Amino acid sequence: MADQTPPPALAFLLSRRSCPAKTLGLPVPERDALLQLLTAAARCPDHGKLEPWRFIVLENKALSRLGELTAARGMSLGRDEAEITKGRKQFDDSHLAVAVIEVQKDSEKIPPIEQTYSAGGVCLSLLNAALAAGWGANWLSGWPAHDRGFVEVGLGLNGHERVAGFIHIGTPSATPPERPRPDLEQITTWVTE
Ligand SMILES: Cc1cc2nc3c(=O)[nH]c(=O)nc-3n(C[C@H](O)[C@H](O)[C@H](O)COP(=O)(O)O)c2cc1C
Repeated sequence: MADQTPPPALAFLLSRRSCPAKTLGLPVPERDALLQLLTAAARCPDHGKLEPWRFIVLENKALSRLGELTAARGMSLGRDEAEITKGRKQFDDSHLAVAVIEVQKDSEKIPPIEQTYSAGGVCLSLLNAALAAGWGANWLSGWPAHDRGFVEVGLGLNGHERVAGFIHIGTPSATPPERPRPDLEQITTWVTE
């Protein structure tokens, strides 16, 4: 029988898993190491080479500021205490996060949805690059990611930009639990003719 052992890159993809953000602590990657992860993330399928994304690296003080802003925005929006606490927790707990920003570009050829897909691809590539490098990482959004007041004041986004994801990166304090994975029989159709 042929050797079924997957090559290392495929073995990684077959076993990769996120680490809950609350388990991510210090150390976090230094700038050079993070730049390499961002380089890997930006090597992403992108129809028309529009580069419809950019990165905002959030270090400690910025994360604290965003935690405070989440509380202020939550209160002005009339959100309850539990929602505010949950919304700010990702910033309060984190030591390093990258906001992946979808930047919609004008194009006659490439539909906006394809630019959105590409931004999602960048998020997964960054997550996987961090995991492959031995860090723990988690892709989060939460209500602040979708609140225009928060993203415009807190991250300086323009009208044609939105948050595709906050990728938190750090050293995991615990092995992440496995979670059920899709049943391939249920989601795969083989078309033979
Ligand atoms: C766009 C997007 C946003 C997410 N936002 C959150 C979130 O705000 N809170 C949360 O607990 N999980 C969120 N998740 C799920 C986490 O990333 C979760 O840890 C992940 O699905 C685990 O998958 P993995 O182990 O295959 O990497 C989000 C996932 C995606 C794709």
